[in-house]
Amino acid sequence: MTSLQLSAKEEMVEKFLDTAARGDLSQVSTLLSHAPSLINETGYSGWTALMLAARNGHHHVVEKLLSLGCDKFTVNSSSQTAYDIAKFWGHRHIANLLSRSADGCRRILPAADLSPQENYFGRETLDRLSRKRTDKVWLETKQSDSDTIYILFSNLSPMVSTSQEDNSEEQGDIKLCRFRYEDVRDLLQKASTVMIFLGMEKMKNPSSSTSSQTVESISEPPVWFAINTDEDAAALLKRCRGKNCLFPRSPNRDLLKLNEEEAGIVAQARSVLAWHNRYSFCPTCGSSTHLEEGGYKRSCLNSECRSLKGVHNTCYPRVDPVVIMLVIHPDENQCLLGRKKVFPAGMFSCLAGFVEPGETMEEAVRREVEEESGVKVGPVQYVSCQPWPMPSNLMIGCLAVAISTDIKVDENEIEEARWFPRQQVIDSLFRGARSAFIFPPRQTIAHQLIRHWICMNSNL
Ligand SMILES: NC(=O)C1=CN([C@@H]2O[C@H](COP(=O)(O)OP(=O)(O)OC[C@H]3O[C@@H](n4cnc5c(N)ncnc54)[C@H](O)[C@@H]3O)[C@@H](O)[C@H]2O)C=CC1
Ligand SMILES: [Mg+2]
Ligand SMILES: [Mg+2]
Ligand SMILES: [Mg+2]
Ligand SMILES: [Zn+2]
Repeated sequence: MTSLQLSAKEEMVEKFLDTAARGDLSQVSTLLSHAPSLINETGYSGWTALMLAARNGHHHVVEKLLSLGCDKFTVNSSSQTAYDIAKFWGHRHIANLLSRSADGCRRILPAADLSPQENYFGRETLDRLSRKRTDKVWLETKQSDSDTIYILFSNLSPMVSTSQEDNSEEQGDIKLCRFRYEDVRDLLQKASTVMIFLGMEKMKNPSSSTSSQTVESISEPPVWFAINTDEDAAALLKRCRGKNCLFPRSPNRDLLKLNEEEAGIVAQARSVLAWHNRYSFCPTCGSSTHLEEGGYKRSCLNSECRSLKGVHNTCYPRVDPVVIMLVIHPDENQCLLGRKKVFPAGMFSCLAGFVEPGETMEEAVRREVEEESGVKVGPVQYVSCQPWPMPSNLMIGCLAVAISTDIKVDENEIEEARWFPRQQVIDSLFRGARSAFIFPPRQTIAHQLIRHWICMNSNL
C-alpha cells in the first residue's frame, strides 16, 4: 500500500467517524454500504464510530452500528468501551442498548460460558408435557398405545441390557430395556405398582415434514412411562426373552454407563420414583395417599388433612439442592480438593454440601467449605448444574475464590483436603490412572468443574 493510498484511507476513516459523531445516520449508512470495513476503525483519537455516537447521545447511529455487527467491546486509550462512555456522559438509553444481549452479560461475567454447559443426567430427550398430566383420558389412551414405551424399575434400579463381552467397569455401556403395553399390562393392574408419565419424545426434525402432510396425518412421537414394582426381580427379568438383562446393584456407579439420552430419562424417572418410595404416607397426618397427575402428585385420602388446603409442598416430588464448588487459591494457581473415606483410593473431588433452609447458594458454598476444610471463601460464581438422581439432588456447580488458605478438615465429613497445583491437576486429567491422584468420572459435575477451571485461562 502506498503512502498516498494510506492517507486516502485515513481520510475516509476520519470522515466516517465525523458523521457518526454528528449523528448523521443516512451518511453513516451510505459510507458503510460502500466500505463495510470502516465499522470498527479507530481514528487519530483512538475512538471508534460507536464510541463517538455513544459520547454524543446518537441513539439511532448506535443502533445502526450494532445491527451491522460492530464490535462493542473495543476500548479506547483509557480502557473505556462505548458502554462506559455512554454511562459516563449520562446517555442511559444508549448504555442500556449496549449492555443488552448475551454478549453484554459475557463482558460482565467473563468466566461464565453462556452457551449452557450440558452435564450428564441433564439431557431432556422427552418433552414432559406437564399440561397433559391432568388429562386422564389422554393418559389412559396413551398407556395402551402400541407405540408407547415403558421402562421398568425394581428397587429403584432400571432394567438394562448389557453386552456380555464388555465387562469393563469404566467403559461398558448399558441400555434401558424398553417394553410395550402388552408386556407390562399385568403389572399395571397391581395396586403396589407405581407408574409415572415421563413425556413424549421430542420431534427430531419437525420442519422436515412435507407441506402436503396435514397436521393429523403426522403421527405423534411415542410417549414414555416408568414403572416401579415390588415383583421379584428374577421374575421381572424373565420378561426379557433371553436378552442379557439385569438390574444394576450400584446406581452411583452403574447408571453412569447409560448414554446421555437414557441417563436424562433415568434421572427424571428415578428421582420421582424414589419420592414415591419414601413418601408412601401423608407427611402431614400419616394417612394413606393416592397418586395423581401422571405420578407427579400424591394427595392425602383423609379429607380433613391440612395438606389438602392450599398448595402443600409435601404433595409434590422433592428436589434437594446441593452446592458443589471448586475453590481457587488466591494465587489463582491451585485448587482445593478433598476426599471422603468412601472414595476409591487416590480419588479427590470438589467439596459439596446440602443447601440449608433460608440460605443462599453463595452462603451455602461459604459455609460448607469452611465447615469441611476450614478455608474461608469470598466471591462465588455459578457455572452449571446437574440433576443427580441419588435420589434427587440438584448439584449447583460453582467456582469460588479462597480468602484464607490454612486447611483444617472436619474429619466426620472429609478424610483429607489439599491444595493441588494447576499443573498437577492438568497431569492427572491427561494421564488418568498413572497420575498422583484420580479425578471423579467425567459424568460428574465435579469433574466438569475442574475441567472448566483448567480450560478457563488457557488455550486447551
Ligand atoms: N455429581 C457430583 O459430582 C457429586 C455429587 N455429590 C452428591 O452430593 C450430595 C451431598 O454431598 P455431601 O458432601 O454428602 O453433603 P454434606 O456435606 O451436606 O454432608 C452430608 C450430611 O448432611 C446431612 N444432610 C443435610 N441435609 C440433607 C439432605 N437433604 N439429605 C441428606 N443428608 C442431608 C446428613 O447428615 C449428611 O450425612 C451427596 O448426596 C452426593 O451424592 C457429591 C459430590 C460430587
Ligand atoms: Mg458438609
Ligand atoms: Mg460435603
Ligand atoms: Mg452439610
Ligand atoms: Zn394427610
